[in-house]
This record gives sequence, C-alpha cells and structure tokens, in this order.
Amino acid sequence: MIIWLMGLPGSGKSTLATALKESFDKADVQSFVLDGDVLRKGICADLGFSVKDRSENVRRIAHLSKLMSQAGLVVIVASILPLEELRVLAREIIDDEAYYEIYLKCPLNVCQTRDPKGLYKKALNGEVKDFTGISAPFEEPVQPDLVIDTNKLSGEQSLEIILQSILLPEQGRGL
Ligand SMILES: Nc1ncnc2c1ncn2[C@@H]1O[C@H](COP(=O)(O)OS(=O)(=O)O)[C@@H](OP(=O)(O)O)[C@H]1O
Ligand SMILES: Nc1ncnc2c1ncn2[C@@H]1O[C@H](COP(=O)(O)OP(=O)(O)O)[C@@H](O)[C@H]1O
Repeated sequence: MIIWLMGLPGSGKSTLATALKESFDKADVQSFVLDGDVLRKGICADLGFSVKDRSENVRRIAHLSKLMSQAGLVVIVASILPLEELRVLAREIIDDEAYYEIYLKCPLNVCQTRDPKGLYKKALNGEVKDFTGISAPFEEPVQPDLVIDTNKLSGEQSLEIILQSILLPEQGRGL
C-alpha cells in the first residue's frame, strides 16, 4: 500500500507522515516514510526544481514506493507533487498497487505564515528559485482520494480521518 501525502510546502506532509508511521508502528504494521526533503539530500540530490527535475524526482519516488510496497511495507510518501502531469506519472508507475492520493489542503497565506523552514521568506527575497506557491505553480489535485483541510483540522484530527478512511473495511480498501 502506498499513501502519498501531497500539498504545498508547510501544508503538513512531514508532520502527518511521521504521525501515520507512529500509528502503524503501534499496530505492528511495517511502514516506511519517503520524505521529499530527505530524498533530495540523497537519492535525488542531483535534482533541482524545474518541471523536468521534479518529474524525474517523482519517477524515482514512485518506483521506489512500488518496490517497497511489493515487499509488504506500507509506504508513506511526503512530497509536494505539484502538477497534475506528475500525479498521472506517479499513478502510471504505481499501477496496480493499492494507492491513496491524499491532498493536504491549506491556503498559501497560512503555509507562508507557518514557513517551518524559512523557505517562503527566502523565495520571496529571491534567494530560492522555482519555489512552489511563490515562483512555481501548485495545481489543485483533480481526483484525490481524500482531501484534508490542515488549516481547519488539528494534526490529531487529520491523522484520525486518514486512518479511518484507509482502514474502513466496507470500502474494501483496508490493510
Ligand atoms: N524551489 C523549491 N520548491 C519547492 N520545495 C523546495 C524548493 N527548494 C527546496 N525545497 C524543499 O524541498 C522539498 C520539496 O521536495 P519534493 O521532492 O517534495 O518536491 S516535488 O514533489 O518534486 O515538487 C520541500 O519540502 P516541504 O517543505 O516538506 O514540502 C522544501 O523543503
Ligand atoms: N492539521 C495539521 N496537519 C499537519 N501539520 C499541521 C496541521 N496543523 C498545523 N500544522 C503545522 O504545520 C506545520 C507543517 O510543517 P511540515 O509538516 O514540515 O509541512 P510540509 O512537510 O508539508 O512542508 C507544522 O508546524 C505543523 O505543526
């Protein structure tokens, strides 16, 4: 199973990915977090933020996720995935693995206020180029499986909604 948390920088992807992993740990379900921020320091360190590089970044993450999922892990991806064409690419690669697109929806001005890494500030100063939300686009996901409003919901509430929707047996999509 692959759970892809997507959204603007500061929308809550890393926070929720960590919380989801903790929940899976407690339930003795083997899981692994692939965080864009972390991958870009290693396996994707050669890539920048042009559409071409983001596409290569997503291609690598999707293939990695698929392999890990096939090995029996629940894979939690935390990556912006800003364009619909990138979402199509990810879906095509992941193919028949159980896959959930979860959009962490949060207004740009709120993400900007949160600015956990100070990158919005740098982007507005021109110190960071092609920054999603400021100088690079973020398209609203067209067909997410779930939308979580992280502006209105707390981290705990967001986590609970994600767990409920993934584990709901009547949808035939449980673990
Ligand atoms: N120009 C620019 N645009 C967007 N993000 C930037 C940029 N430069 C550095 N960062 C940091 O990289 C993290 C996003 O990497 P991703 O691999 O998730 O991005 S993408 O899916 O390929 O668009 C992102 O992490 P999050 O804040 O967790 O989203 C940023 O910390
Ligand atoms: N519902 C929520 N879900 C996740 N994070 C939230 C939520 N509400 C507020 N936050 C806060 O927003 C910030 C999001 O930061 P982070 O998880 O690093 O975002 P991202 O990985 O998308 O850049 C954190 O400081 C977190 O405490």
